[in-house]
Amino acid sequence: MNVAIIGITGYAGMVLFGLLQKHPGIIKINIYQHDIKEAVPLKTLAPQYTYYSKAVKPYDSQTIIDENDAVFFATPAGVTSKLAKPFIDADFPVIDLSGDFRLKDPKEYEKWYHQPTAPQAELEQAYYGLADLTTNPGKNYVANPGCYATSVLLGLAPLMMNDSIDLDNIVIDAKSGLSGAGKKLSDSSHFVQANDNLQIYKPNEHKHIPEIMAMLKQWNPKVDHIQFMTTLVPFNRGIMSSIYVKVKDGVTEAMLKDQFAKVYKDHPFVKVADDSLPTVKEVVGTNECHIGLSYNPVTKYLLVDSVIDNMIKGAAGQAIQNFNLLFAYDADYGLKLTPVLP
Ligand SMILES: NC(=O)C1=CN([C@@H]2O[C@H](COP(=O)(O)OP(=O)(O)OC[C@H]3O[C@@H](n4cnc5c(N)ncnc54)[C@H](OP(=O)(O)O)[C@@H]3O)[C@@H](O)[C@H]2O)C=CC1
Ligand SMILES: CC(=O)N[C@@H](CCC(=O)OP(=O)(O)O)C(=O)O
Repeated sequence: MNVAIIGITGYAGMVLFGLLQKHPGIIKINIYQHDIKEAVPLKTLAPQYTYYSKAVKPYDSQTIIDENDAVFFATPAGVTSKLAKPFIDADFPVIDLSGDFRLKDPKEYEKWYHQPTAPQAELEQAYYGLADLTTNPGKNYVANPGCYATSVLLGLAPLMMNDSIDLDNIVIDAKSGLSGAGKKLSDSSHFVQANDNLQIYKPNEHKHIPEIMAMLKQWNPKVDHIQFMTTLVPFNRGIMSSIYVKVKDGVTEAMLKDQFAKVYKDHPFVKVADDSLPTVKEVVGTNECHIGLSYNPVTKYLLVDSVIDNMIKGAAGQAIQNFNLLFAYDADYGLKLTPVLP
């Protein structure tokens, strides 16, 4: 199978490229770039590819369709909303790592992303691919979930499905390493500002809130809101979502543990710790989500500690998981990974 990557110079694109090279089902990876007029060696686009002789071709949708079986867009929000149409018209498989097709309602997209949406008819062709817990209804356009959203949704799913918490009291304190912000420099990601520091950003207005809400509502339609905060932490990769929920009367710690165990029984990429809380380091470099639980019998609050590698489980790895699902490859093709330790 031949696959295309758009966005190879970006953080998610380069991780995707690395993982796809080890995917047993892939014969050729073709790379296309949006602002070149003729083919150039990959090494001319970014210094990390100095020793690669591979060629990169100019972006052209018809060429991509002709030369490949699927395309991965590792591009910023606002790109696929403009470029998706020819692929959707041709029912050509797309794995879109951006947020452009995650929300079904165009008004919601414009509210949270502050830019024009893709047309509604195109949005309807897309499927929100939370790869561990959802089943593709047969759509060829996969909207890969956001990184924070992935860690939060996997942490909350068993509780929502079992209606075991007070839905008015879901408080999420999510923390991410800097690679989550992509390669573009900003005031908050500047070394001097980010290093030795903690920065809360986008309080109550993070764009992952609506995609989290949409999925939570599918599991439990009674849920109406979450309290969601994001903090920038000075390490490269990793997300820890500390989720605080008030447990309903009559629900015991043993019942909670059992709910998590049952939901993730057949999901090898999601691991629930028996009696410890996971750290970010143990998942960095892998496609895994590790979850730990800590119940306080005095307050009846449960802490769900959910950690992922934002670049793999939160982006490129989950994109490959979705690709494997779409083409019926083994779940771990391209994803047999071990953490980067120490
Ligand atoms: N980083 C992360 O942890 C996660 C990222 N994502 C999503 O994945 C996508 C990529 O993220 P990330 O790699 O961090 O972003 P980067 O900013 O690091 O990279 C973006 C890439 O998109 C390319 N690009 C920019 N504009 C265009 C355009 N108009 N047409 C085609 N390509 C374009 C850039 O190429 P060039 O510089 O050559 O223009 C670059 O290769 C984003 O939508 C992001 O939100 C999702 C989950 C987690
Ligand atoms: C640390 C950091 O800045 N993280 C990014 C989220 C990365 C991600 O998942 O992005 P998309 O939803 O755009 O795909 C942010 O908060 O916007």
